[in-house]
Amino acid sequence: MPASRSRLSTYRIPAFAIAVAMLLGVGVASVYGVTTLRQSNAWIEHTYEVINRIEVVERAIRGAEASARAYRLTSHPEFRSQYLAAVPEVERATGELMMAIRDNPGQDARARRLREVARAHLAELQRLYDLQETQGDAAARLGTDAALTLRQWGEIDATGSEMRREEQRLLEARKARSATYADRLVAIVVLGMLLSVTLLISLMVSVSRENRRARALEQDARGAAQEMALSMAKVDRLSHQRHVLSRYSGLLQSCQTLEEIVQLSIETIQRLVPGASGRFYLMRASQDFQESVAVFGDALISSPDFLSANDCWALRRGQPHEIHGEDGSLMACAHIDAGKPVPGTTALCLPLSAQGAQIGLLHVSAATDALDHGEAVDELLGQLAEQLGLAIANLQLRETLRTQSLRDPLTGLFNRRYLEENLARELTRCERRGLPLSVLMLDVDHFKRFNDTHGHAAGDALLSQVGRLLEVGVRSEDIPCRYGGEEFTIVMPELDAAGACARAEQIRREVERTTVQHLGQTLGPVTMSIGIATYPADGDTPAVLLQMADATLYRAKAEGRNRVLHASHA
Ligand SMILES: Nc1nc2c(ncn2[C@@H]2O[C@H](COP(=O)(O)OP(=O)(O)OP(=O)(O)O)[C@@H](O)[C@H]2O)c(=O)[nH]1
Repeated sequence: MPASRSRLSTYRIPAFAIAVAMLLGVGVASVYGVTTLRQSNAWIEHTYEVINRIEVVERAIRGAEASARAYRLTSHPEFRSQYLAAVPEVERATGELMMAIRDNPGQDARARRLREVARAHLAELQRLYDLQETQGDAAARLGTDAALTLRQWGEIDATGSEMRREEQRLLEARKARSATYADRLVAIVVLGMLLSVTLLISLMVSVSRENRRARALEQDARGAAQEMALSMAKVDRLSHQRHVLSRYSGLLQSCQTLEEIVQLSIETIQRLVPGASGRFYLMRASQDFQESVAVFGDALISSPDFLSANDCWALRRGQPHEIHGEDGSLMACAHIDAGKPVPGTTALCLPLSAQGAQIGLLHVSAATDALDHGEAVDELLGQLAEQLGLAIANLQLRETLRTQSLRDPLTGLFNRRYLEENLARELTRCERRGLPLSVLMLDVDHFKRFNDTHGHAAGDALLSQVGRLLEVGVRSEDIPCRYGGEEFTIVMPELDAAGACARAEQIRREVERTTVQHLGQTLGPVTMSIGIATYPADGDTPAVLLQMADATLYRAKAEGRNRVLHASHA
């Protein structure tokens, strides 16, 4: 394409110059032809004029002859006057004829001969006139030399005819030349016009083609620029989305709670998909259904608080499931509204999993345009769901480990470390609010004997049973712990000595009634001794309170076991 364009461009200016030159040539040729034609016509007119003048000369000679003869015959003075007037007319007509043909030597010679013959004839007429004037009419008639007159007339006729023939020949030749000039002129004008018009039309066609091509190229260039701008915008959008996701990954590492994780995920989803709404579901411990833990956005498509794996294609298949409004309801999940999504909206379910185990579901719905905003949005949401699943799994693992580090594995109660951390905090809180706090130390009586009698495993079963009993026997704000061995502690915030004693007595009685099932045998019951110390009367630090409660426990043991004693009571 560029090669043919440049070739045309190269020839266009010379072709235009040729067309203009041809038009100029046609103009010049026309002017020249018209001038030549005019000259030729002038010569033709000249020839007619010469012929006319020959006839004028002949008429003048005949006029003089006729008037002279009439005068000789009639002697009428009128004929005499006519004769006298006709004589100089012959000389004048002959002179004008000679002027007219002076450029043609042949005709000039003939005219001179005509003039001589005419003069000679006039001299003869003058001789007869003079004779008539001097000697009378009869003498003049007798003096007429008929032979001479006939000869002179013959010569005049012959010369005149010769001159007319010559002029006729010249006339024919000039007419022929004039016709040739006219034909050539027409040929030059027609040919020149045809060629130059053809060239100009070719040039116009070529220029208009060039213009069309230029317009098409311009349109292509505009299209390419638009495409470039669009792809730049897409790249910008993609890079922004990648940035949002990478920021999400970074912040996710620092999230400490599920609430933080969910909040961060909601913000990120709404940045990636403007106007998105949806829900976060987590698998319940029972593993049989998903429970909604957070909702975000103005729901385009609602989804229930609980759903089973069968309600969702994504959960069933273990991979993302996207439904466009245009897809119809065939592939729509059972947990979303019937008849949704409608055209123009899209629903996306993303399973949350970690190490191959399903831990939840992310359900997002949005306008289809927003989800198609950059072709990688659903892919980015998929990556977000992967990271979200891992983060939740990590959090759950951390929580399990933390719980394990704070709980005693045998009884399920808090351990001594947890007790020490929380007793100080609860004490400070009660101190600040001017409320009491009681600490109970509990110990199974003669546990060594039980161990020795039934075996260590049976002892473990008993401790586990006592742990469960303590767990259900206290308020939710109390902190039951295994202090070590067969010894337990319960921190009871906001409970005074009397309240603590009543609660301890309840526990003691409960233990007393408790038996243990072990290897098909019913063991027990056992008894328990309990020592109590209460803030502020028995101490104002965790260590003192624990020490006081422990000392009171030993006092209870010493006093016979299976009893409750308070440090402040004697
Ligand atoms: N089975 C079992 N036994 C434990 C555990 N921790 C401590 N023991 C035993 O508990 C017994 C505690 O005995 P002692 O401290 O002498 O007290 P006791 O036999 O309960 O007697 P009194 O407290 O005076 O009534 C020891 O035999 C320990 O081995 C445990 O986790 N499991």
